[in-house]
Amino acid sequence: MKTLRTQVAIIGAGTAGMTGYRAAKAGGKQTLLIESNVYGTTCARVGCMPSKLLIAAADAAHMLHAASGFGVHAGEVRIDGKAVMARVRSERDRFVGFVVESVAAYPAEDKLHGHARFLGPTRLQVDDHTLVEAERFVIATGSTPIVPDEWRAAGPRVITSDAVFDWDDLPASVAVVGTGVIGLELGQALARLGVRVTIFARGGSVAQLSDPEVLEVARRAMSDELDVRFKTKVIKVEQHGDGLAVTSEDAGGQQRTEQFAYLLSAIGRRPNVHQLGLENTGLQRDHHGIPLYDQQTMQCGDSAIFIAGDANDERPQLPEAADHGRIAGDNAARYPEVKPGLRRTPLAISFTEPQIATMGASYAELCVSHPGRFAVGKVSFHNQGRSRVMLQNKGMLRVYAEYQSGRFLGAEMIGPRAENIGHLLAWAVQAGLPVDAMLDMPFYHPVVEEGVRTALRDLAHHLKHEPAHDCPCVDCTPAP
Ligand SMILES: Cc1cc2nc3c(=O)[nH]c(=O)nc-3n(C[C@H](O)[C@H](O)[C@H](O)COP(=O)(O)OP(=O)(O)OC[C@H]3O[C@@H](n4cnc5c(N)ncnc54)[C@H](O)[C@@H]3O)c2cc1C
Ligand SMILES: NC(=O)c1ccc[n+]([C@@H]2O[C@H](COP(=O)([O-])OP(=O)(O)OC[C@H]3O[C@@H](n4cnc5c(N)ncnc54)[C@H](O)[C@@H]3O)[C@@H](O)[C@H]2O)c1
Repeated sequence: MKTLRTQVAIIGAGTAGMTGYRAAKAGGKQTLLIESNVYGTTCARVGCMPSKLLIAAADAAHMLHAASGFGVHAGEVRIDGKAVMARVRSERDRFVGFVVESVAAYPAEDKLHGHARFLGPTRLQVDDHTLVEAERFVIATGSTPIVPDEWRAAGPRVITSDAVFDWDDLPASVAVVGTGVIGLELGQALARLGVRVTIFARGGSVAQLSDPEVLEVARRAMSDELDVRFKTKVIKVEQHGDGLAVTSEDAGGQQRTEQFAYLLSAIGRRPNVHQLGLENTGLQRDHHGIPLYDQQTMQCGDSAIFIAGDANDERPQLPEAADHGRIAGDNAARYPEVKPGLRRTPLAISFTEPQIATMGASYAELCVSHPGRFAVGKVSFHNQGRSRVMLQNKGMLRVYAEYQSGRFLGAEMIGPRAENIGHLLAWAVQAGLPVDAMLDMPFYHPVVEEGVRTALRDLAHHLKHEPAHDCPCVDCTPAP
């Protein structure tokens, strides 16, 4: 086995690892980037980009159906599954190609291929070929989709989102388990592309929402279009001919067995921290096995080990992976003189239709941090002018602000243009704007943002009428 010595070792060449590598190099340190799989990142290869490509095809199909609502009739709609998947894969490969080119430009001596595992706090073993001795480390190992063993036992038709982007045709049917972001984005896209889709939710959650009123509207919006079975557990998955027999049980104990070509497990992703030898580092870890770390510096305890991206499970999204990686790489180079990096206001967008966006503090978080001390304003998009014009008048926005200071704290929404409204409101939170100042901003006509103004006016009204109670929070019904 050969031994390599370096100042900084980065484990994982995804988004977090690549930004970490560049930051550590910019800090003047000799840096080694270790990757066990192919280059290209989860985001480009099997994440953000191919999923949005599939959704774009689904939107095109949906527009043809929706057009009849305007009196415009498209004739018979034909979906060519092979052509849909060919475009998804070829455009995806283009995005992956750009990432692979970036990595190819890194000096050969900065890259090592193989699975890294800590043997001690300053030592890694990579496969069975190399020992790496380093002064500082960045763990940027990403996450893996969860598939329960009892489902996996039913064979290769039980899949995760990774497999969807390798299809060369659309299947006849898919059972999707999970109403998180992945289950809803992919489930809706496949349904719009003519696949028979049933989405099973063991509870009542919808993507990242926590506000009970928005959740209720979201459940209705999803159920209006899709076969979503809330409060229905998948209790058995068995091989059946070429496909699967899926048995589910609803809240009333009613069982049902149905056949599907595939079962897509979308029940969450687990951070890749379990085959890393972390027990040999002396780091303190939480009950999920993730090292305790500082969210401003990404430093694990006071060690020379930093953790970034999906691996720390804080906000498993692409922009966060990039920010974490930059902070971790920069601080690995500076160690022991670490400094807080730029953390931004939380913003999460689900590319369902209607889109779902949450920004700033969530309703559930405010019930803990501001019990009885925050006001809520809202707007339904049902009668919102521009939304009705576009036939996209479904959804609700709820906005939150602090009594006394009037500071805008956050919002949750499902509705039209949520990806844009999400940015607008996240910027307002990060700028620390009070609601009055937001209402002084320009609003054009007729725009969906006028709905935001209605919600803010409602919020401003409630801010003036703080209830005369000290606690507990009267508006804090727990999210289901
Ligand atoms: C279907 C899907 C859709 C998504 N859509 C969006 C979206 O629209 N917007 C958004 O913001 N986010 C989205 N995400 C989330 C986003 O893709 C991830 O948050 C982000 O890619 C995580 O980056 P990362 O660098 O932490 O991990 P990764 O890119 O997964 O990189 C981790 C790397 O570490 C390597 N590795 C692991 N263990 C080891 C080891 N021991 N030794 C060496 N190498 C190792 C892995 O092979 C991998 O290459 C989506 C995710 C999925 C799955
Ligand atoms: N647009 C985006 O930004 C985007 C898109 C896709 C993924 N992502 C990221 O990927 C992460 C993972 O997505 P995800 O959808 O897999 O996870 P998730 O955590 O968002 O949702 C998992 C869902 O599965 C349910 N669930 C958990 N265990 C279950 C079980 N045993 N049986 C049935 N249901 C179960 C949960 O209640 C939840 O509804 C997200 O947190 C997100 O950050 C982001």
